[in-house]
Order: sequence, then structure tokens, then C-alpha cells
Amino acid sequence: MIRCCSTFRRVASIRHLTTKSEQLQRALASRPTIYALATPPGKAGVAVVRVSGPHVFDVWKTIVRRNGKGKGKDIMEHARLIRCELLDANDGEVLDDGMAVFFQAPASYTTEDTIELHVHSSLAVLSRLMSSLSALPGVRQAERGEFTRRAFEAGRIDLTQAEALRDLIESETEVQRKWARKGVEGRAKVRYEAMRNDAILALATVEALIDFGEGEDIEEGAWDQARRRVSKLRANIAHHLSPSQRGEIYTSGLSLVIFGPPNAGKSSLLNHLAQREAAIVTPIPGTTRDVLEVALDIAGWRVKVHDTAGLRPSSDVVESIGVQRAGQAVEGADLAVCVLSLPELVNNGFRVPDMIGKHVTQETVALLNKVDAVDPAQLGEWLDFARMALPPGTPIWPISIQRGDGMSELSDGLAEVIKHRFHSEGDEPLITHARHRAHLEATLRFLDAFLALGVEDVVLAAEELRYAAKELSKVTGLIDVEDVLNAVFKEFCIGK
Ligand SMILES: Nc1nc2c(ncn2[C@@H]2O[C@H](COP(=O)(O)OP(=O)(O)OP(=O)(O)O)[C@@H](O)[C@H]2O)c(=O)[nH]1
Repeated sequence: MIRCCSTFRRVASIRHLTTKSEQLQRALASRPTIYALATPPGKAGVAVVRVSGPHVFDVWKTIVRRNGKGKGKDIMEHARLIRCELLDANDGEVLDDGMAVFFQAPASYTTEDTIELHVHSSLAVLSRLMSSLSALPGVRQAERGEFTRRAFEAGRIDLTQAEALRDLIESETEVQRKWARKGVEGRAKVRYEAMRNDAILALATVEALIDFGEGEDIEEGAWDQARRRVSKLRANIAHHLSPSQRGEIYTSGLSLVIFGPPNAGKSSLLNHLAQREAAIVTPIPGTTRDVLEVALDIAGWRVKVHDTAGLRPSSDVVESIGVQRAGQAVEGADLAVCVLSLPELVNNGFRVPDMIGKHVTQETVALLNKVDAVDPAQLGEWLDFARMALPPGTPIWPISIQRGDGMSELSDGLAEVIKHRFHSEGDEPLITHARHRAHLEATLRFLDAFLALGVEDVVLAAEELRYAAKELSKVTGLIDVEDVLNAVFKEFCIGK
């Protein structure tokens, strides 16, 4: 009896889903056609206006006239760029000549019928074209990201691919471009779908236990099997979340923090790297009061370089807040660069103040600046002393920002350190967005809650797994109900 009701419930819910999907199809067919300028606004050779939706044929028929031919559908050939005149829909006047291409559904970015109109990028041409498009029935201007949203809603891409497309458009460096491409290709999607699939398979096992009970119709040891699957999934997600798997540096960039005592040359270094006067430089110790950020491209990486206040005890309220912020910035840095003044070290007997020394590790790049201001005959000896004052193995680079000593080696050296420390060629999909991390952390909590339960709490356990699968669905933007049903029917011989 219970079995019948359960099966009935499942079939009813599938029907419900089918009805919903038909409704969705109808809704898609009746939605507005959207248009937008796909290139940056401004004066240029060419601008591309994209139009997508159910009224594309009417748009083409009304405003596209192939050179030497008439208007109409007969000249709409999939993915073929044609020379044409573009007409104003209101009065038929030729507003520009250009090119047009038609992409037949579903072989388009949005999966809808789509056209792209190439015109001269002029304010007057574009505004006339836009108002002409707006005048057509069922056509309106697209909202932000609406073309991509339609591609997502049609299942052409998942959320991680949509995010990667946004990253690609915003990429400024080679590493960002490479990683965005990996996302667009669907590497993250495949990984998260596999995780979600594991959660669903475990859920299917547990749901079968609820419906039929251990030993009846389903395999022996189903509960243990589900637990094993969940433990494995948990380990996989925990590994994915580990610090070594941080992929945000590839998309958002890595943070390089310059720190050290006041007056050592930190701001001078920032200005040198930025090749402009980004920070104020004076001989007055304590000039920099707050953290200053400049984004640079170093060896293809997006590097957010931070200049910080000189680390020293201070009774000045503003300076002490700056010092505190500097300390926090160093702690959170992907790469810490300590700037010390060699003459200053010589004067104070090579003592590195604790406030600075505690942040120096073998991972820190230590720059001994102002070598121009010490006796060249003693430079070798002073460098040996300085080396002894820092943790063994700390890389030490003597430089003079002012005179230029060691500065070209420094730029190449930093690029090498970054390339060596943060490989950009790995094939494993890493976490590239904080949103993914948040969902994975939530998933882990649900999996832990599941693992803390016993078979007597099977209903609760199923609930925890359902939440876990839902969290994973949120990463890719999928809905999970139908998949659970499929997995139940596929994995077990039920419903005979
Ligand atoms: N002789 C010499 N002076 C330098 C060199 N680099 C910087 N300076 C000078 O050192 C002083 C301090 O430079 P900054 O770049 O402001 O030093 P800072 O570490 O940012 O200083 P704070 O703002 O106090 O933290 C300025 O007068 C610079 O011109 C160098 O290589 N040699």
C-alpha cells in the first residue's frame, strides 16, 4: 500500500514537472524579443547590435534589405554574414549600410533565433537603429546580462559557465583569460555535477530505504553503501576547499603586500612597479598612513599590489590604525614583500624589529633597499649580516630604487616567484569564485550532519542529503528533483 502511494506520488510529481516544462516552453515562445548594443558605445568603425527572441524574423523582414535584393525570410541563411542596407522600421529610410547575420534556433548563443546587425559605430546611427527596433511590436531593449541569462535558462550553459563568461569579458591578463576559458569550456560544471550526482545517488539509496526498508527488494547493506559514498564525497569536497585549491587568485588576482619599517622605500617600490606616482614619497617617516592598492599585470597575472603604513609602535591614533591594517594586509597576502633600508640596518646593529620580523618567513621576499647609501667596499659584509638577521632561507635582494641597482632583476625575479609559486597551468578545476566556496562549505555541513546520524534516523538523514544536493545544485544552477527520481529508478530494481 505504502509502495503504491509512493509510486503514485512520484508519477504525479513527474507529470507535474512535465506540465511545468510545457508551460515553460509556452512562456519562452511568448516572451519579448530583446536587443542590445554588443560592442562598447562610442565612435568606431563598426558596432554590433544583437537581437534575440521569437520576433527575430519580423525584425529582419522589416529592417534588413540585402544589397541588390529584396527584404524577407528568403535571404535568412544560418550563420551567413550578408552585406545589406538597414532600414528604419518607421519610415523605411535607409539608416546605414552594413552587414547582418542570422543564427537559427537553437544554434545560437541564447538558443533562440538571433540576428546580429553590423553598422557604423556612430551615436546617430545607433540611436536611430535602437529607436527603430523599439518601435517593433514585442521587441524591447535587453536588461543587463539578459542574453546570457536566456542561454542559461535554456540549459545551454550552467551558472559556472555564465560566471566564467563574465570573467572572460573582464579579464585583463593572460592568466585570467586562460582560467576564464577553462570555466567557459565547462570544467567546473563537470566537477560540480559529478559531486551533485554522488549526493543524489546516496540520496536515492537512502530514499529507497525509507520506502522499502533494508532487506526488502533492495541490496543488502544499502545504508553502509550510502555512508561510504557520502564519506568519499565529503573528502572530495574538503580537498577541493583546501587552501592549496584556491583558484580565486587566477580570476580575481593575487595580492602582493609591501611591508616594512617607515622610510624604507615601500611607496617608492610601489611607484616603480606601477610606473607612476601612485603613492606619496617623502623623507618623513610615517608618510603612508593607510593601505593603498594598485592593480598590475605581472607576467600575465593580475596582481593587486598594496603599499602599507610603516610598521612601528605609535601613539598617534591614525597611524596606529594604519599600522594595524598593514599587519592584517601582510597576514592575508598571497605574496609578502618586506622592504628594509640597508643603511638603517647598519645603524641599528642589524636588528629587525619584532613587529616586522614576525611577518618574515622563507616565503617572504626581503628587499634590502638604499644600497647606494652604504660604502660599496662593505656591501658584501653588510649583506651577510643582514642575511643572518632574517630567518634562514629568506630570499634577500639588494636594491636601490633610487639609483636603479637590481631593479630590472627585481621585476623579472618577482615574475619568476609568482610563476613558480602559483602555477597557472594546472588542469584540476579549482574554486574560482567565493560563491562556489560558500555553497561547498554549506554542502560539507549537511554531509557532516548526515554522517552523524544512524540508520534509525533515516528520514532525517535523507533530508540532510537533500539539502546537500540542493547546495551543489546552486553552484551550477540546476534543479534536482527529477534527477533524484531518475537515480531511484535506475539504480534499484523497484516498481516491478
Ligand atoms: N638613498 C635612497 N633613498 C631612497 C631610496 N628609495 C627611497 N628612498 C627615499 O627614502 C625616503 C622614503 O621613501 P618612501 O618610499 O616614502 O618610504 P616608505 O617606506 O614608503 O615610507 P613610509 O611612508 O614612512 O612608510 C624618500 O625620501 C625616498 O626618496 C633608495 O634606493 N636610495
